[in-house]
Amino acid sequence: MPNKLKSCVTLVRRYYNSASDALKVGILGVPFDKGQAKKGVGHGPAAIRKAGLLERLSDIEQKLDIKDYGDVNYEVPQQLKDLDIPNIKSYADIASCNYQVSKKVQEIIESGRICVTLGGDHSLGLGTVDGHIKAKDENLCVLWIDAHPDLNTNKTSTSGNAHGMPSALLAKELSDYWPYLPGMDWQKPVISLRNIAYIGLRSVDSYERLIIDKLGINAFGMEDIEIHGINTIVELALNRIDPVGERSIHVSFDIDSLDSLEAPSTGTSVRGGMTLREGIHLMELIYRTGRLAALDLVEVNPNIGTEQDVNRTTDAAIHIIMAALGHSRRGIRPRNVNTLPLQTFPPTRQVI
Ligand SMILES: NC(=[NH2+])NCCC[C@H](N)C(=O)O
Ligand SMILES: [Mn+2]
Ligand SMILES: [Mn+2]
Repeated sequence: MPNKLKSCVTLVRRYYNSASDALKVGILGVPFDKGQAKKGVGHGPAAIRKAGLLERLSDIEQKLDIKDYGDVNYEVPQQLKDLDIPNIKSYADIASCNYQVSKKVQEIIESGRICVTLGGDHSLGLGTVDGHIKAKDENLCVLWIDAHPDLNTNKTSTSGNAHGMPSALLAKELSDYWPYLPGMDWQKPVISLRNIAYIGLRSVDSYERLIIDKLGINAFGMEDIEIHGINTIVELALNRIDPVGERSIHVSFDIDSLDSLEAPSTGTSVRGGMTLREGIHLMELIYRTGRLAALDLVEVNPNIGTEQDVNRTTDAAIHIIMAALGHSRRGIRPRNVNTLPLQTFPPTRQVI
């Protein structure tokens, strides 16, 4: 069945089931900040919740059955303490936290819920994608929405920050470029870069560019969005990573994919990014596939900028999540009513 037809069938099915069958969602917070140097990104989940995420989700027309799994916590096991891997800062924390994230995400997806993970810095993408891979037997594809491809290894990174490395840790094609990583045996780099597409790129390090070009990775930068428009780019990306339209979809959304004006409170913001409109449209398209299984919303840092900046950023994050879960900008008719309400009191306006 062609992609478009499949999506229609899913939507029609969802519509007729809607009374009994709400869309099942699990919310998971990962207050993790050790994949980069700036304090505050660990408060991202609390800030997004405080901005009213659950209330605003309960308001959308797509019926949702939401379960909040709270925040992930972790301990660094004794044998990993004092362990140093060259040029990966806080390695033991990265390995230990992501192990817990992966287990939780796997559990949430296996229970039939769309897993919405609130970050935290983007190093957690290692755990969320790994959990998804395990839940779906590798039959998934990933959209990495970001100003950065996060494709550095510890040999190519100029910062040593693990939030610039998760996609390289996940990629099958790059497994030979990593040293043995103790404490990461749970993680298998099994996803092929063929099944990942990047959208929104505009800050790509030189070795990341080399990998993208050498391996022919699906990397759509701001220039491509400028030329073709976001609608075409999302369709192109999905056709590349999920040509038959049957895979489970993972969206890893770094808030810095949006322009600094839309999402100022983030650690590595780059000007010239996507508008919130483009971000919302992208997520609406993903919702319509009916195959979204996991969404990460990462890198919101409420310690950066003014109160107004923080509010704008958390609000943008909530808009993205709402669009992913079926909120429509078209407006909805009142439920079970097909006519306008009748006048039931005397008109106050005098007709002369
Ligand atoms: N998830 C992010 N915001 N990543 C930014 C990475 C920046 C830079 N490429 C680095 O490796 O350090
Ligand atoms: Mn980024
Ligand atoms: Mn990122």
